[in-house]
Amino acid sequence: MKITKTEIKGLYIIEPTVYGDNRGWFMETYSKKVLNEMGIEIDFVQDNHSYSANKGTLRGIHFQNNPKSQTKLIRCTKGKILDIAVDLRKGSPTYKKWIAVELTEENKKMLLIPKGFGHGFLTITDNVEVQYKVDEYYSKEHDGSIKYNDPEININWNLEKYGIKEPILSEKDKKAPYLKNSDCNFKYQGDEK
Ligand SMILES: Cc1cn([C@H]2C[C@H](O)[C@@H](COP(=O)(O)OP(=O)(O)O[C@H]3O[C@H](C)C(=O)[C@H](O)[C@H]3O)O2)c(=O)[nH]c1=O
Repeated sequence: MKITKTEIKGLYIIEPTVYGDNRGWFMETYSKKVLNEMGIEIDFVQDNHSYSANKGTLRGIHFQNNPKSQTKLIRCTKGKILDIAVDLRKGSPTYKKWIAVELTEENKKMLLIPKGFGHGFLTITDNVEVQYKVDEYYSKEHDGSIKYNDPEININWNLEKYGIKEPILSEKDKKAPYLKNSDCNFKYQGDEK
């Protein structure tokens, strides 16, 4: 398992070791021990799995407010997505900075996103499945969202590059506020690993 730091502290790209043979392949997709060896202590409590039928589906930008904020370990097990994580912790040296990574069935890459971040993804094929572990249970009361095209965050979703005119959004995401009008309550603590 290869863990690569990104330009945002605490946000990692994880590439599992894939053992191929005449039948196909095997890989470990999560190892508490490997993360602990990196000084990353996480107790995941819930696995999520979503299916998106059409290319151009955009889920996000979502977060769960404190005290129910979630660390997420995300992978795409069918199709391809552009995965986005954005630092929403007021006072962070990387506040509003975002990372975009293509996670695909083929590259088997995963993104480890710490608490205090917004998360979203754009499907760049039809029939996409995304699976992810979280370390805090779902809490509707703490569920928050930010408009995917918030000009203050200015995420490049590469819609033109992927041939997507308009993203497919849920009714909730269509009504999402900009960050400045949202109830996001994350504050940078300065002790993040
Ligand atoms: C997240 C979640 C949702 N739900 C229920 C609530 C709704 O009735 C239904 C769909 O929820 P939602 O529209 O929020 O699903 P997504 O748009 O895929 O949201 C997720 O997408 C982005 C990319 C994320 O990172 C979050 O994990 C999550 O917000 O599932 C649950 O029962 N448990 C859960 O953990």
